[in-house]
Amino acid sequence: MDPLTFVLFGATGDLAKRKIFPTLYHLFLDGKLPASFSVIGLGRREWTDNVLRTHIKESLNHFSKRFSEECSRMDTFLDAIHYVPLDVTDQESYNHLLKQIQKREAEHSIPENRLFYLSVAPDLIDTITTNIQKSGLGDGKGWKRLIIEKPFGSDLTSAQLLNKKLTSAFEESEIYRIDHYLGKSMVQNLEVLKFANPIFQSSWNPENISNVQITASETVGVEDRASYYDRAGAIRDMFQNHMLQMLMMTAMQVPEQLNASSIRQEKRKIMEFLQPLKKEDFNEHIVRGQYGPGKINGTPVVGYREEPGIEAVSQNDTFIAARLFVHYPDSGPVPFYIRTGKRMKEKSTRIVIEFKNRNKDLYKGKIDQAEPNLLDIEINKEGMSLQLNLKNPATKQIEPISFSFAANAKETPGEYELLLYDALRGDSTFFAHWEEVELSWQWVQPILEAFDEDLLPLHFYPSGSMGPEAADRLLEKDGFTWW
Ligand SMILES: NC(=O)C1=CN([C@@H]2O[C@H](COP(=O)(O)OP(=O)(O)OC[C@H]3O[C@@H](n4cnc5c(N)ncnc54)[C@H](OP(=O)(O)O)[C@@H]3O)[C@@H](O)[C@H]2O)C=CC1
Ligand SMILES: O=C1O[C@H](COP(=O)(O)O)[C@@H](O)[C@H](O)[C@H]1O
Repeated sequence: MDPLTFVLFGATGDLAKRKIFPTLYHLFLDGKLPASFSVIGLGRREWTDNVLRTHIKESLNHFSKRFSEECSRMDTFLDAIHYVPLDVTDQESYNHLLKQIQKREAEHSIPENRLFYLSVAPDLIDTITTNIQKSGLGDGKGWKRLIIEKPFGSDLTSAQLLNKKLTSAFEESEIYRIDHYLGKSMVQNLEVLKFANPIFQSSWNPENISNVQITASETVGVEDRASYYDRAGAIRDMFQNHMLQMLMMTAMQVPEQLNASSIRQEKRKIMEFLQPLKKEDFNEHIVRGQYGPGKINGTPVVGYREEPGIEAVSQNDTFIAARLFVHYPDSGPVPFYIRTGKRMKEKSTRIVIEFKNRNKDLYKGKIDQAEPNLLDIEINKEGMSLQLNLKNPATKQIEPISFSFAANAKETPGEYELLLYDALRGDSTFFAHWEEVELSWQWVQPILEAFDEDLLPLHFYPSGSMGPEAADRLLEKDGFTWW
């Protein structure tokens, strides 16, 4: 891996504390950072190198399972980290920053490879990339890369505008848009599952799949993010990005090669195959919901409108379910049912693939009463099961049996570890390409407008349930139920 400088905007913030520093530390411990590297942390606070290093130690203590006071390598890790106070709106400060970066590069013989991680509010992104460009920070002799966090825009127009600004300072190939669901090991494994197993090569296709269901349910409510969440809703917070990314990964067809450009091309095709919704059909395809009071694991919780910072008349969606059709050009459409929401019964992210049963006539009266073949992929629990039918010799009945696999979660690197390691190596496979992002916003945009215009009813669901009953009816009309 190339030696590099990791320039972290927002080093004093929450994400840096909870995810970025623990991730860098784990990569360091695992020998996944280059032999020479320098980390420059930035924020407005008047911190020094030592204040940042103490802060990092505290954050590792809280957020890293691998933290130990005695770790002899901790000092080597911390020695590579420096702090530069900088207000991102002050163009002059970037000249000072450049000098600091160059000083470390010279001291540690690091070529001018610079990775800029923008862990700041989205409205600062444009200012920062413009200033990186103007100050010459991005004009080194090595490579430059930019990592940005979600949200990427709040609708189609704002996303396009943001992208236009970004691409005036960075090439698309230099931009790494984080969608942390693409860092989940089971999401990354979808490609291997589909294309490296002959059993699925012949069955994971429109001819043999009856429907796909993707559920991301959470037990938490709005937490302390009222001002953001009440404007975003489940549709922007989860659906436009994480849910559609999972759909693309599940639905994509075999890529020409196993590289970023081929895989992203196949993902983009899926967004193009997705049947656009017409406003008059929304009720057949979309359910928006909001949690009311209820119980989570036996504990009473308030409804969304009673949450601190939320208006008593808020129409915001804390749940969304959708019925979508992927129209593969050479075969028929495959229905996808997607739902995500807060304050639901359990924390779970699952992709369930239901296979068609072609031998119903042969097993008339027997197999149609049995469960269908299901491939159930547990994203957060890092496991999966395959449900098949077998005859019980005692009862002579056909009964479902299940083969399951569970990964050793302790051994699986976290999402940020997988993603950051890829970005350090220049592998953008599991980052969202602009075309995917734009097509996702394009698909979602009419729904955003329908929500704004109140064209869709808001269904209330009790906290602790699996969402509004209307979401069940989305599938029932096609003869299916949520698994
Ligand atoms: N926190 C999380 O779990 C997640 C966050 N994200 C995204 O990551 C990004 C960062 O989030 P988070 O860490 O929570 O935000 P915080 O508000 O905790 O941190 C913001 C950071 O930005 C810095 N900052 C703000 N204004 C300026 C300025 N004018 N000049 C220089 N630095 C500035 C702050 O430094 P200082 O205060 O020292 O000025 C601070 O380090 C956001 O885009 C968010 O949506 C995405 C997923 C999860
Ligand atoms: O991006 C987000 O994701 C989390 C859920 O992520 P998970 O990895 O715990 O499944 C969600 O709670 C949050 O609202 C959203 O912004």
